[in-house]
Amino acid sequence: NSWWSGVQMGPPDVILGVTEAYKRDTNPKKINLGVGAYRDDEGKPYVLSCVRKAEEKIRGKNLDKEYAPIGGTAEFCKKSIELALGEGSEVVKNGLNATIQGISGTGSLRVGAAFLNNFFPANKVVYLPAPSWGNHTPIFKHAGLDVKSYRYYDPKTCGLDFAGALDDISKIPEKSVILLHACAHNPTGVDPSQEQWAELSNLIKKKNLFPFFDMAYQGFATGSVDNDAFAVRHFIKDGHRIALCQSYAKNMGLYGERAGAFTVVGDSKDEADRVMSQVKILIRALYSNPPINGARIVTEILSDPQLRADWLVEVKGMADRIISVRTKLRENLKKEGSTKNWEHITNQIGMFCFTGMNAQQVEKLTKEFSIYLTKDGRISMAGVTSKNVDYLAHAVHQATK
Ligand SMILES: Cc1ncc(COP(=O)(O)O)c(CN[C@](O)(C(=O)O)[C@@H](O)C(=O)O)c1O
Repeated sequence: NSWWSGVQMGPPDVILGVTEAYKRDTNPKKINLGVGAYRDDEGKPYVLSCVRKAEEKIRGKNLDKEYAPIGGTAEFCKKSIELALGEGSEVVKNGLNATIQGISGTGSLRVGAAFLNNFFPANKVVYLPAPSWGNHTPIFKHAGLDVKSYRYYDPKTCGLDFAGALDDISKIPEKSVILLHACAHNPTGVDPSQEQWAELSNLIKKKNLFPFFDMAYQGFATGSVDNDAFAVRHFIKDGHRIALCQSYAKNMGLYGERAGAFTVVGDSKDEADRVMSQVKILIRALYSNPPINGARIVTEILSDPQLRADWLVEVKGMADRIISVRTKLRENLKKEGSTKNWEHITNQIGMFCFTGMNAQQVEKLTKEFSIYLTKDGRISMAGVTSKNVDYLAHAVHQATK
């Protein structure tokens, strides 16, 4: 028999597989609310104008195609960590950050997971919020780590189960890893308030847990890159030595360019340098060095004051459109005569709305209305436009009344 006769057919990805099903549907009224990718009010993918301008500038430089350094260019890494921690950050000034360019958010998480698996000195278990991004579990497990969870989402309120989170976190064995979504929690859209983040910081410090931040939506949640970085910056201020993953997929619309970053904050510059040396050894054996194109666009935008200003306006524009369709969806559900409480649609933040619909209701939306979303009832609000929001509200009402 053949080498691979033992290979089973694997299931389609729960998130990216939704888009495949959507593409096969011929219904002109179909709507894709699956993958967390921004669309404009015409439902079209959106390339930021600051990205196009950056590309023009780069083209004019006639740059070569040489390998980037294993950890990406120093400029890209510096601009990325400064975006996260803010200009004039003490961590950056004192050289405490070991920052590398990762292959977008996923690649940064995977490098981080590999580093933890090889070097984390204590309990190699990563505690994820319940629920978390579907890909978090395989990323950490494939890297050899164990994965557990802490209560986070309350299905009764479609909001934060803060008491449950505190209770579970206080029971996590000390010196374990806790994964935190910095902003725009995926899939729930439920974020702690700034006061709740402060309480989480105290508890995590008391329990001596290692905070591993995933910040894939900086600027995309509230529209402000500074507000969205509150949790990360507060934990740093409280003295936590964190790990941080960043992505430019959403906030710069660089999905397919695969630009992101992974940072470990060390206790000293010497520690950061030793960490950096080991992370680079891991990368060299994983993919050797990162893709240069997306990183050049990011560096251009974050280094040119005009392009940076343009970007901040555009990322706020994307966040604002999402916030406006949240309101429209709630209003249309009311107009449809729904008597359910849909407050969470506008209380939640970022790319996703956790509707509270169950698998049967999701099935009905897809089968009868050609509306595509993940089975957990998560909808990517970016797929909602002023043109399809009434059709969506009608369908949701029919499925939930
Ligand atoms: C919390 C979180 N972290 C990291 C990533 C990785 O993103 P990238 O590797 O492209 O930088 C995503 C993207 N998650 C999705 O938006 C989503 O949940 O639909 C989608 O892009 C995905 O890959 O699943 C995310 O939601």
